[in-house]
Amino acid sequence: MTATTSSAPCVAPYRVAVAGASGRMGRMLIEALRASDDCVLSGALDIPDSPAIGTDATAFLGHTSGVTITSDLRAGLANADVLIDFTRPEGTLAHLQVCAELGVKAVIGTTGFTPAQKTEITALAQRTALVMAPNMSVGVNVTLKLLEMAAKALSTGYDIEIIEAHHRHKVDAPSGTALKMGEVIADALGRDLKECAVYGREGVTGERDPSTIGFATVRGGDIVGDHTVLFAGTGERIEITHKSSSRATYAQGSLRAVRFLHAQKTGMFDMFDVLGLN
Ligand SMILES: NC(=O)C1=CN([C@@H]2O[C@H](COP(=O)(O)OP(=O)(O)OC[C@H]3O[C@@H](n4cnc5c(N)ncnc54)[C@H](OP(=O)(O)O)[C@@H]3O)[C@@H](O)[C@H]2O)C=CC1
Ligand SMILES: O=C(O)C1=N[C@H](C(=O)O)C[C@H](O)C1
Repeated sequence: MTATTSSAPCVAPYRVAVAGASGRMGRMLIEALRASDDCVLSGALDIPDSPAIGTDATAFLGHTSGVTITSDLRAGLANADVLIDFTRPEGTLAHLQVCAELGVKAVIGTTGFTPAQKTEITALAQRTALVMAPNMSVGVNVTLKLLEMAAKALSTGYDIEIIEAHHRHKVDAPSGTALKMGEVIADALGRDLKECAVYGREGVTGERDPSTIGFATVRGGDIVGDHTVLFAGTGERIEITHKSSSRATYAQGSLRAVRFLHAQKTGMFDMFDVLGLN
């Protein structure tokens, strides 16, 4: 992605604010920051009616950080170089508006954005530097590269289906990662995912159209995040699977994105940029 390089990059320790501080990813990020040598928690945000407002951000770890969880965006971002945001699309958009005003960079892990919301985020990247990816894990991003190669090599004679499974609390479907996998495969095949995606099947569907990419979603229990892409041919099938067993992998990827951002002033980046996979 194109970007400008800052004339005065921040220096470690990088000061990081966390949005959705009491959420599953928020807590994982706060734990990772506490263990980090070069990143430090500088602010913690949550929604106004969250029971966590006014409490210490590391209380859940039995520790006092001196950072109080607030719903005041300007107060929460005041001392931050970078915001890490794993919340909901409408929350992320509101946070990014203030980041752009204050010159705070952001790592965006939230999924479920509409195309219009993505356009809004791209426009905000002209005012500050952003890393956005539906999956921050190294493994998933390497898997995306494998899928690109597999799709090109299996472009005819193989039906492509993407199956994902997540915990019972997940609110968006298919997962952002599954959609990204679909985009990568569609691009590799010269197809438009908007035209060829099939989201679930029911009733008399007719025979499978070979140009489609199918999606299937499973929700249950505490599954952290499983993704399988099936290339089903005649007489054989290939399955490429990634399974997350801990959210720590998303948190560590997010801290790599924070370090990457220190040299950027504006621009829109993804985990391929962060990991040098482009
Ligand atoms: N890119 C990646 O690698 C990953 C992405 N994700 C994505 O991150 C997001 C969060 O996931 P997860 O941590 O499991 O979710 P949680 O529901 O556990 O946490 C979300 C947090 O955001 C808060 N929140 C809810 N609505 C808003 C809002 N409108 N504005 C600001 N904050 C809000 C919640 O507050 P409250 O609890 O009070 O409602 C909570 O603190 C999802 O979109 C998920 O798909 C998840 C894992 C990895
Ligand atoms: O909500 C989750 O938990 C996850 N969401 C991301 C997605 O939608 O792809 C990433 C990961 O799979 C976990």
